[in-house]
Amino acid sequence: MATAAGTSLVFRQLFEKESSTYTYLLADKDTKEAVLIDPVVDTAERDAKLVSELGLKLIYVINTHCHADHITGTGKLKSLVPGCKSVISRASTAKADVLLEEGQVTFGKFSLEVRTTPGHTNGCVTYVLMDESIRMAFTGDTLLVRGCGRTDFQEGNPATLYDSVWGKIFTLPDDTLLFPAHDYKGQTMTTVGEEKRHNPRLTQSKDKFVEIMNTLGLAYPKQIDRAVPANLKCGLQD
Ligand SMILES: N[C@@H](CCC(=O)N[C@@H](CSS)C(=O)NCC(=O)O)C(=O)O
Ligand SMILES: [Fe+2]
Repeated sequence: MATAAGTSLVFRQLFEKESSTYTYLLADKDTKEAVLIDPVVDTAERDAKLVSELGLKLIYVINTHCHADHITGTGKLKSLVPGCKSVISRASTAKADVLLEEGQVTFGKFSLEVRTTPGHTNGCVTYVLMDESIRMAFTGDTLLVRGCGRTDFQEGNPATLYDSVWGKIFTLPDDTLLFPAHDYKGQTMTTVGEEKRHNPRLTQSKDKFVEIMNTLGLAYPKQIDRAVPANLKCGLQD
């Protein structure tokens, strides 16, 4: 989907293959104002080039949370595209130009509603775009396609994550398109209705969900020791 039918929304889903991260470019075709969600340092130049080729004006570089598996492209994009501002939640404890609580991030005639969705980390948020012809949400690592973010490091808490998903994401209309920060199986997107029916973790009771999450036994992300400290300051390393 390059452009949402019936609106002036420009939309691109971009992929960084080492960390299997999705970066999203959204823009208003009329005003040219654009935002990037969850850019990766390794693909920041690609993203800046696309913004330029499309004739867009990047105003915000936004993170869904302080990532543990890759270094964010926020700092690099700020130097590649002077004037754009970094954005993250205040609860992430990361530095940025704009620190969000609840509220909105506006580009052109579009707004992303900020919904706090802690559980994978304390500072995780989901960005919801409610346009007249399309509903979409960017869930970061809170909700993945048929999965969810792990809860065994940073300030992870499975019961909190369960409440965030059921209270802040599954309360959106069933046809809301959901876009995660990662996928490890080649899946690109899902919907609220699909995940309410088929997510193997979130369709369980809260107690069962907590048990599943506490026994996942995943290996720690390879880059965690350098990624988290760097991402607390826009991905800039010492
Ligand atoms: N192997 C990767 C890390 C994979 C991983 O842990 N992914 C996270 C999201 S990035 S913090 C996750 O929450 N996964 C949930 C799951 O069920 O897989 C690496 O070494 O970087
Ligand atoms: Fe994460």
